[in-house]
Amino acid sequence: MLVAGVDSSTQSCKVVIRDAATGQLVRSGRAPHPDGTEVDPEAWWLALQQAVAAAGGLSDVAAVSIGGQQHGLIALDDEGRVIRPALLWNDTRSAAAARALRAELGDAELAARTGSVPVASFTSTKLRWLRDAEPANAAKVAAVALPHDWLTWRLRGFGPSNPNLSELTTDRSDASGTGYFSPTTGEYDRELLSIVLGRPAIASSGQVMLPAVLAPHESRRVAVGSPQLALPESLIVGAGAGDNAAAALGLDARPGDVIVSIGTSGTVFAVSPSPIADASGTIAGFADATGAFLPLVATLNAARVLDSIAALLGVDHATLGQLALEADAASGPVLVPWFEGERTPNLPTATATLSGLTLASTTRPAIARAAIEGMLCGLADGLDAMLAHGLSARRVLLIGGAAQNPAIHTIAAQVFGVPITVPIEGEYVADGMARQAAWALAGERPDWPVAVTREIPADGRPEIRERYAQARDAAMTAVE
Ligand SMILES: Nc1ncnc2c1ncn2[C@@H]1O[C@H](COP(=O)(O)OP(=O)(O)O)[C@@H](O)[C@H]1O
Ligand SMILES: O=C(CO)[C@@H](O)[C@H](O)COP(=O)(O)O
Repeated sequence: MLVAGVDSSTQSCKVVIRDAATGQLVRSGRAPHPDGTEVDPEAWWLALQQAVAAAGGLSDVAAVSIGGQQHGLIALDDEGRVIRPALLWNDTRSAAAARALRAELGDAELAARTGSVPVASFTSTKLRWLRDAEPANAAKVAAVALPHDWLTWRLRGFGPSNPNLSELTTDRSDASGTGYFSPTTGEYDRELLSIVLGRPAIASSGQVMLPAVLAPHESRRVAVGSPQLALPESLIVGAGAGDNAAAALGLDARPGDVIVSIGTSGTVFAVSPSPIADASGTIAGFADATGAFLPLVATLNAARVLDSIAALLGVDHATLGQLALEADAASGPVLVPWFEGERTPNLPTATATLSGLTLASTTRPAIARAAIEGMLCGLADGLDAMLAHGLSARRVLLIGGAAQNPAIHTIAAQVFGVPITVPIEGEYVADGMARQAAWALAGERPDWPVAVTREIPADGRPEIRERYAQARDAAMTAVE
């Protein structure tokens, strides 16, 4: 029996087809997404179809689950039509709306009710932005879906031609990133949603349909099957998950494992048996995809920092890494990589700074190393926050597009100061969804092995963190 996992992430859609019993990879495919922080979800639906075709189709697959980038706002009208292009997690236009919601309710109250203090990334702040900036569109909102919810709904054959909004489904991990859901109770906070929208979201007249929250591995069978995809009639479609929770499932992560994902976003997260509600806003207290919790710190600036500096130096990723390893640790300039503003710390209008330039230190190797050190230090600050909340870090598992760069491995061991484990190159978000699909099929969590390609011992260099902290604090002062 074969199962499929999908990762509809920021830059692309990835599909893996695996053996349900062994987890062996059988086929895979991918397709690009448009760039930008505001995207027509139809582009994601098209990319999913293209990635499925590239993976050989789903006609011989028994179950599928779709994971995706978190937080994106897909607003649907009562005919199941998308009202306006989706706002993605990395769109910062709702920063003022986030500040307003925090002022109205207080950070402690928001953290207690939802596990997190909302920032521009969160769906709730995007809905509040919609209320204020596009009231005519806000008035049309009949349902709100996240990217993975909406793609699951489309895969099952729903959409403008079959607009059954009550068939929208989600899971607790992605719901916990909306800002109007409690990861501890597993219930939506509709009172909070009404405050966000500025209209009753519970009265029948103002009913806003929110996706049904399925148990992590609960499944729904295909309704009619989408005309664009040849699907077996008996296809089981799993609940899906937010991408980071899916990755944790894909890695079979357990307490003591800290996962650092270096994709478009940078994330530091761990599986916790108990919830975390951080009123400082540094840690998002999400739910995971197995019934536990997923405390997480996210940065806006991750793999694209390296893309940008590699382009500046006119080199590819491999050469960027080689250059970086030619420079000594903490020997050159310091890059605070807030190119797109920053989410953690919450500085949506910040810009990047490069300091400590001297004639001797302004070399290609030093600039390359500064890019990797700065990007990783932003994530290490997040790890510090997690440890301060009692989480343990026996090891860091590195995943995401940039995780296959050997220089990242070496410098991560110096920056994080804990052993680094590099799983074999793969799509762990999609793998987690394939694992969930197998779980839905068999009724028990599969124990597929996770292969490791490299283990690097801890090699802490505190001077890297110390120099970064000075530059970061100076940059924060300049922004605030
Ligand atoms: N060897 C590498 N070194 C550094 N960055 C890389 C490497 N390979 C891919 N990337 C970068 O990783 C990013 C894609 O990672 P991915 O995890 O697929 O992103 P997302 O899931 O956010 O769409 C791109 O910015 C790409 O340029
Ligand atoms: O906002 C978050 C987590 O809170 C991001 O992790 C998004 O979920 C996007 O993930 P990638 O596309 O970078 O994988």
